Amino acid sequence: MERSNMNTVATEERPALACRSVTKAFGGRAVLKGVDLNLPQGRILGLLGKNGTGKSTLISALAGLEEPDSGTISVGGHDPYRTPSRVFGRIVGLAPQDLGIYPNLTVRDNLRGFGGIQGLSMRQARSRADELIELMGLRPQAATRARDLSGGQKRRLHTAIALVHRPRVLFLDEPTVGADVEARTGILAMVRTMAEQGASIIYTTHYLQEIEHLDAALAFLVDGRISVQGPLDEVVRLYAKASLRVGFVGRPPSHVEGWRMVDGHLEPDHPVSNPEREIAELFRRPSMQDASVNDITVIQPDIESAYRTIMGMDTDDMRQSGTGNGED
Ligand SMILES: Nc1ncnc2c1ncn2[C@@H]1O[C@H](COP(=O)(O)OP(=O)(O)OP(=O)(O)O)[C@@H](O)[C@H]1O
Repeated sequence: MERSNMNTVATEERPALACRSVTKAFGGRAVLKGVDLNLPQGRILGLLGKNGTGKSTLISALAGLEEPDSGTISVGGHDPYRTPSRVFGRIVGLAPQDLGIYPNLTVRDNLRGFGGIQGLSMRQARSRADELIELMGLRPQAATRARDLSGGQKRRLHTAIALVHRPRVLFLDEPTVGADVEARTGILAMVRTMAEQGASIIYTTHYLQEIEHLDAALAFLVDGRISVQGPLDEVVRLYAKASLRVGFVGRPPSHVEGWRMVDGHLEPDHPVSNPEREIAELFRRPSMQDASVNDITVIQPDIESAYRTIMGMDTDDMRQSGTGNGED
């Protein structure tokens, strides 16, 4: 797949979700400027973008909550704004960023209650609640009131509620924010299971490692449009760059042409295709003769590097935003 046609995921399947030329402005400020997106059935799509680029706005538009100003949306073959909400609500599941749980009900009763709201019989709701409690690792908390759960446990319950009715299309907006390692592992396992069972999932996150874990396809929202969409390995192949960091004992060399100092480390100021050759050439420089090297790090061409390229960020921007290392 070449860069020119990266904007569509190649698939022969009928997409579970498709939108074309979706626009949305708030108070005259355009947030979505013509979004095109395809989500094949049974696939996970990681929707990535900087803070405030409109990922949640797009999810709200796709999930039928906030009608776009223009454009077309089809979810499970339905237009969200021309389909009775009772029908559309059965097709989609949504876990927005803000928690939506009943604080006075137990974990089990939250799940049973939402199951009932979504049209499950009492028996189905009981059995589905038990299944999700197991899947999310919430068995010890099954009889705990939601308000007494930890933040990560609340997040797990909130996510489980979105899938109680086994929706065909699932929107998960930063489901692992505030989740500890155990909660995060539970949520990711559950997302994979849902996809294996045929659900199509749009998943937003600022933790890029999660996208690798989910083996999700990627869509990058940049300046109101999807700038790149494609499978993870293709995105990495086309956009990721290797790099190097060289640390010193004592004073680093004052100037090395083609390299720059970042946080006391020397980094190439250009894309690196062959790290070993770059290092060999660096050590031949006269300015390196008096320097004492402490460590050399080869930065692999990975999703973080691809993100940096697509977002037009350099290493310094990346450190400031915290994106990519899961620390934001
Ligand atoms: N109802 C609204 N009224 C006015 N402005 C809004 C509304 N909803 C969103 N916005 C604005 O639209 C822009 C995009 O917000 P959105 O929450 O969609 O971004 P995001 O990509 O999900 O951000 P983050 O990664 O921080 O969650 C922001 O500038 C936000 O302030």
